[in-house]
Amino acid sequence: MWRKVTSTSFSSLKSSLFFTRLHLQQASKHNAASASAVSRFATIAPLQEKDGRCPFITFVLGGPGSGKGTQCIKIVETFGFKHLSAGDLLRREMVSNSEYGSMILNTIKEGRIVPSEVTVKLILKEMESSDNHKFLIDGFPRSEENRIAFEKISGAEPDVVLFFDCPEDEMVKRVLSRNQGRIDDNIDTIKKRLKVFEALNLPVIDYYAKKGKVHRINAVGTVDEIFEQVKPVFKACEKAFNRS
Ligand SMILES: Nc1ncnc2c1ncn2[C@@H]1O[C@H](COP(=O)(O)OP(=O)(O)OP(=O)(O)O)[C@@H](O)[C@H]1O
Ligand SMILES: Nc1ccn([C@H]2C[C@H](O)[C@@H](COP(=O)(O)O)O2)c(=O)n1
Ligand SMILES: [Mg+2]
Repeated sequence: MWRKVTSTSFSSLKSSLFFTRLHLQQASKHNAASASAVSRFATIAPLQEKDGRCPFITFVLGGPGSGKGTQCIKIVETFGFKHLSAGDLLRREMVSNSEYGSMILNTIKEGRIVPSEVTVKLILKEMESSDNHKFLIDGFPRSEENRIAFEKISGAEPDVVLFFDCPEDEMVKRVLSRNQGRIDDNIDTIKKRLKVFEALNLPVIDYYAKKGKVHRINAVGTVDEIFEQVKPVFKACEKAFNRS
């Protein structure tokens, strides 16, 4: 159903030994929530084919400020994907008088991860209502809880996982000069987001790397130089875009 794509080598992913006891405790506490989150999704339907074509799903991962959103714009222009940024969907939900508004605001301010129940629902709603069947899901899954919830509820796995690998000092520099008025673009929240990235998101990347789905992109360089690494990943998949 969901086809595996060839991966590039993946040398710089930090090994599981990297994680401190604290990180492991955070991760295990977070995963414990996944079973109950999934059970609350009984009313959301799994993803369906569109015009006889299977959804083609790309997860776009990397630390805060690694350039995910910037590269997604270029991928959309060149390959015609629908871009769904989990962070943007949550920010939109936050300002829409939603019952989850204050919870999302506090979670983002603290650099933590919103429960999958909320995020997966927002993503699947957008996927279902889109005419497109090729999706870039940016900044998701951020945790094993996110990943498990998405796979169980949608019945789908990603075809491709892009990992923008960027040194921390570069990510901090970029986020602090982003200047888009985001409540989480300050040094205190960035430090927390970086810790959460290591503790909760690297295990997701590790999981998909073991399945051969991760394409590591060196996220240092100009936007165009980085896109030159991204292009061949999708060129190699063009046949799979329209499979039924
Ligand atoms: N290759 C690059 N070189 C220098 N600056 C960059 C590069 N790519 C993106 N930027 C800038 O860095 C900032 C962060 O980029 P972007 O918003 O794409 O990151 P992100 O991974 O989506 O971050 P977040 O997870 O916080 O949403 C932006 O101001 C963007 O213009
Ligand atoms: N799967 C996700 C994605 C995002 N969030 C929250 C927490 C993030 O720090 C914030 C901003 O996301 P970004 O725009 O940096 O991708 O949104 C989350 O809880 N779960
Ligand atoms: Mg972004």
